[in-house]
Parts: sequence; structure tokens; C-alpha cells
Amino acid sequence: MNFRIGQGYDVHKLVEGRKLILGGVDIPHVTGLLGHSDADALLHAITDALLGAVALGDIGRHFPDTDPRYKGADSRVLLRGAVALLADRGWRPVNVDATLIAQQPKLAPHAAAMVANVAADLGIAVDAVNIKGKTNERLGYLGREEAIEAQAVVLVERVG
Ligand SMILES: Nc1ccn([C@@H]2O[C@H](COP(=O)(O)O)[C@@H](O)[C@H]2O)c(=O)n1
Ligand SMILES: C[C@@]1(CO)OP(=O)(O)OP(=O)(O)OC[C@H]1O
Repeated sequence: MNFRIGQGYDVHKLVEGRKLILGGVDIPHVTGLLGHSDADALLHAITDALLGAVALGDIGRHFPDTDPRYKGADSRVLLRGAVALLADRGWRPVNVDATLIAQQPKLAPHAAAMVANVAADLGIAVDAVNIKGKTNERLGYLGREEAIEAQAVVLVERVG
């Protein structure tokens, strides 16, 4: 068995006085995401998808939100930590497809920067990473701009 897939999901609340960081990109906006770390929902979903692909549980198991080391953490560090956990077990990422559900702001202008960060952290080419933005058609808490949700799917392969 040389390939595995993983799926990840995350949601964080939008509040005033926080930065909006998605895919490691600081996106100018009136509100930002609340969390113990930098609350980068996209990177958390990708991290969970990677861990899920190799049955390593989830982000909270490896990087608990009760641990002061992760207070205000850069989620790129956590993502690279997950990639290292996979590498230790002989797995590497192949490609990622992810969706961000955000009523605002428009994310398409920031997609290339997010893709570049994720590709660098996963050690894969930029054309193996796809990040999409969707509104929630103004429906529910996402549509009311109370939160941003991320969904991700990854493929991983056994090294060697
Ligand atoms: N936060 C977002 C939301 C959407 N986009 C772009 O707009 C297109 C249409 O979105 P709908 O939710 O109305 O289907 C979508 O395909 C994205 O290209 C965006 O950039 N950022
Ligand atoms: C990243 C961690 C750790 O700082 O905290 P949060 O930023 O709150 O994010 P979440 O997606 O709720 O869970 C994972 C946590 O372990």
C-alpha cells in the first residue's frame, strides 16, 4: 500500500482585534480569527488531513491548546511538525486540495501566496497545492461573517 488519503476540517470565530492569517498570509481585514495559536484555520485543516492520512489522530493530540508553547503559535510551524511526524514514519505529501469558506474578504487575490507557503512547508511543488475560496451565500454563521471554515484533502505516499 503506497498511497493514503486524509481529510481535515477547521473553523475559527472572527473577532475584532485579531489578525486574519490564512495559509500563513496576513490578510488585511476588519476582523481576524480567534484561537490559542494564530488560528490559521486553513493550515489546521491541512495539518489534520496529513495526520489523518497516516492515522496519527489530530492536531490537538500533537499540539494541544492547553500547552503554553503553542500560545500565539505560527501554524506553519505546526504544519511542518506534522510533515516531520509523517516523514519519521516513511510518508510524504503528494498533493493538497483545500477550500476556505469565507463570506469576506475575497481570498482569490491571496491564493498564490498561500499556495507558496503550503508548498514550501510540505516540500512539494506549487502545482501540487490548490486553495479555493467560497462564500456561504450569506447563509448561517459563515454567511454572517462570524467565522471562517476550512476543508482540506491530502494524498500522501510511502517514501522509497
Ligand atoms: N472568500 C471568497 C469567496 C469567493 N471567492 C471567489 O468567488 C467565486 C465565487 O464564490 P461563490 O461563493 O459566490 O460561489 C469563487 O469561486 C472564488 O473564485 C473568493 O475569492 N474569496
Ligand atoms: C492549534 C491549537 C494549538 O495552539 O489551537 P487553536 O489555535 O485554538 O486551534 P484549533 O484548531 O482549535 O485546535 C488545535 C490546537 O491544538
